[in-house]
Amino acid sequence: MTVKTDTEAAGRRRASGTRDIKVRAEKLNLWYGDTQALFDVDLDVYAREVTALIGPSGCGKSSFLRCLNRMNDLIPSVRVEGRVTLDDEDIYDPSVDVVQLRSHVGMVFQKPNPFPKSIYENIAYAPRLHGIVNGRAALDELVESSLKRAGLWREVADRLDTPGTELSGGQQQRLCIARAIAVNPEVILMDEPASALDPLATATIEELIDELKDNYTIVIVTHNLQQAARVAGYTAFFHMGRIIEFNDTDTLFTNPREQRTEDYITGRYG
Ligand SMILES: Nc1ncnc2c1ncn2[C@@H]1O[C@H](COP(=O)(O)OP(=O)(O)OP(=O)(O)O)[C@@H](O)[C@H]1O
Repeated sequence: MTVKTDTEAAGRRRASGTRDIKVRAEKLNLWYGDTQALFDVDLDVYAREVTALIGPSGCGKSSFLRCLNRMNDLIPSVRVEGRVTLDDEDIYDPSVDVVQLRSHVGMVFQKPNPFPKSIYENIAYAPRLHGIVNGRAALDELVESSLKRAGLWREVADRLDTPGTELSGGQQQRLCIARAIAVNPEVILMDEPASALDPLATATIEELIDELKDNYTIVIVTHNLQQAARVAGYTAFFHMGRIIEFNDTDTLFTNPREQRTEDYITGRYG
């Protein structure tokens, strides 16, 4: 798929104000076999912002996130209806190259999942596969810049040949973020990226997310409401497969429109 440039996208500002919409979901419905998990979900994800998806367990946050780079295609029983656009292009159009799409919309998972290869190879593998760089010097540079952007370079510069799996959990997660960054995505999806980490490693990941938002559009699923409040400019509250409320994070947390949102953020259920 050809992904349009930011300048083109800027021409398509919507009624929501002056924000550019990077990803838009419209009337998205999803079934696992006969069981419907998402119901008419509409969401605008703004460019170069962090959008948090919150809600009680099983409400469909991860299912929704996986629709944004067609990861659900890998689950045979899944059926998706509705539209998801990236810069106004329908990512479910039959002409879309899904591998290409996933290089534009990268993903970081709950459990750090480095390849059982060296730190260097974890970063270099996909850019080499996609032909993003040619030659060892360019690849070295890309590995270094990706690790720098993920805040890991100083910790690993002298041991790029050691296995990624030997790093600490927090370092492994930053390695996975560096790996996602290396193919130059525009959007990064994060599914509870810090939930397996200790508070210090979590704080490092949150600082990193804050830095990354200057260059990337980030959608993050989190159970941690404080984390959503700390990192996200916008938050969507999901309940039973629907978006109940979407707003800027401050408003959603301090002045929710819906009783169900208030009940959730004040800990009455979830
Ligand atoms: N691979 C799958 N096959 C069948 N049903 C699934 C699958 N993945 C999720 N579901 C179901 O879809 C619904 C939404 O699940 P999902 O994981 O998207 O929710 P979630 O809000 O991310 O939950 P959690 O916060 O616990 O991770 C749940 O009822 C779940 O059981």
